[in-house]
Amino acid sequence: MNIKEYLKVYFIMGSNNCKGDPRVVLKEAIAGGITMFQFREKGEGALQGKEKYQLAYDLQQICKQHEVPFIVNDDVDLAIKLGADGIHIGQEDEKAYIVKEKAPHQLIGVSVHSIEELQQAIKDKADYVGMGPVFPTTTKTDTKAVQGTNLIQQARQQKIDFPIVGIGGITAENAEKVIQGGADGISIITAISLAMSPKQAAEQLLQAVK
Ligand SMILES: Cc1ncc(COP(=O)(O)OP(=O)(O)O)c(N)n1
Ligand SMILES: Cc1ncsc1CCOP(=O)(O)O
Ligand SMILES: [Mg+2]
Repeated sequence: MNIKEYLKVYFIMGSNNCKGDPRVVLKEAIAGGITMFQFREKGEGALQGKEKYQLAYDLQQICKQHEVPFIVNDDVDLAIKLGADGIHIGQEDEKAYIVKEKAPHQLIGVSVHSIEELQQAIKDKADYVGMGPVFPTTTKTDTKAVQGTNLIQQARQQKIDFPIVGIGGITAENAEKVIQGGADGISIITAISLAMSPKQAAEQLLQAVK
């Protein structure tokens, strides 16, 4: 499968994004059709050390069993130690070209908030970019301003045919707008992790982007 296909319904989760066992939530989300998964263990109550490693390992095994790519957020050492399929980094994290040198065979995702940052990510040999927040979100408190689909549209108007995933406040109701704006897929945390049925939520999101 090509990267744009993997980006379709890109689920992100850490232990503090769900009420129950994240392993159960991930299995349900996979049953609902998510196309890629990011382990993002940060914020209040985030696991550290051995506990963080064990959870990452368990979630990676679940992904492997179902052939869903497993991406690690921020923690380049953990991604390399686990042999993850990829690493996602932001503008405040390690530079993309350095991560690419350290992990040449892993997918590199970069968060961007302008056309300049997008062009830099492309130069740095990133494999995809995350753009957002598209809609208001309470899941991440230190985000840049909400931008709607403006930046995604701008990139496409400039004929930049690079894999883009939208992130921030995305639900089954507004997902279609993100795709219509030009994104290849959607990244979601709470619309799946806190859903009564993560399976059903993933199914609805997949339907919305098809
Ligand atoms: C797919 C995707 N897009 C954007 C982000 C945000 O990354 P970043 O800006 O580094 O913020 P944190 O997630 O690290 O808090 C992401 N994680 N995934
Ligand atoms: C990690 C991240 N980066 C930009 S917004 C966001 C949080 C997305 O979470 P949700 O899908 O619950 O709004
Ligand atoms: Mg980051």
